Amino acid sequence: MKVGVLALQGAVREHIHILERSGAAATAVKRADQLRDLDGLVIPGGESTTIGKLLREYDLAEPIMQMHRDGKPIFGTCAGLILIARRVEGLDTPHLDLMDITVKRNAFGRQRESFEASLNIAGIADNFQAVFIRAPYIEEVGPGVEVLAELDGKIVAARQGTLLAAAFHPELTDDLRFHSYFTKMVQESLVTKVNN
Ligand SMILES: NC(=O)CC[C@H](N)C(=O)O
Repeated sequence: MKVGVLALQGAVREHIHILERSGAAATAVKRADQLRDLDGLVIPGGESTTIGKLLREYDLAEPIMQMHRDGKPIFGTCAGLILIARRVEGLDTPHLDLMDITVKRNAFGRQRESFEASLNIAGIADNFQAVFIRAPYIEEVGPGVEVLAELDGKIVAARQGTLLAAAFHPELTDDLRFHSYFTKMVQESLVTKVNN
């Protein structure tokens, strides 16, 4: 199982380490031709405006959308969640237009720029120590989206089929459970492919 981490900007190395500890072969990817060999992709946190601009500059948006159409799981964390969203508040055109969610950026306000909270995440953990850094949250989800976690009534993790999103940074803790959930999604997509 080979999982790529989009390495244009942001928390790349941390994702690679934790993916490897979760049983995947992980590699940093920067070019469209590297996407072809992958079974899944992580889009890390960082600055969504910068990553979005580089995505367009390097012609990566369409190949990533193709990965999704090919049934390969994609996991966006923090800025990555903003990048995969179909709707972002204040933005006319979404970046990758994949997941049926509406996202609000920097949504926890100035007092809470960065903080930790213990989350109950459906199917993953009931005590996940989550690190939030200038985090977005999900304001609205479409009918095919399963809400996995909320904090103060705000949606902070969700799944839609092969798409997974977290408003926080699971790569910054020592807890493998969120990444293991994703590598299991990748494993399941491979099994589905073999059976079809
Ligand atoms: N830690 C993060 O990824 C922050 C996301 C950032 N606030 C953005 O809008 O892109």
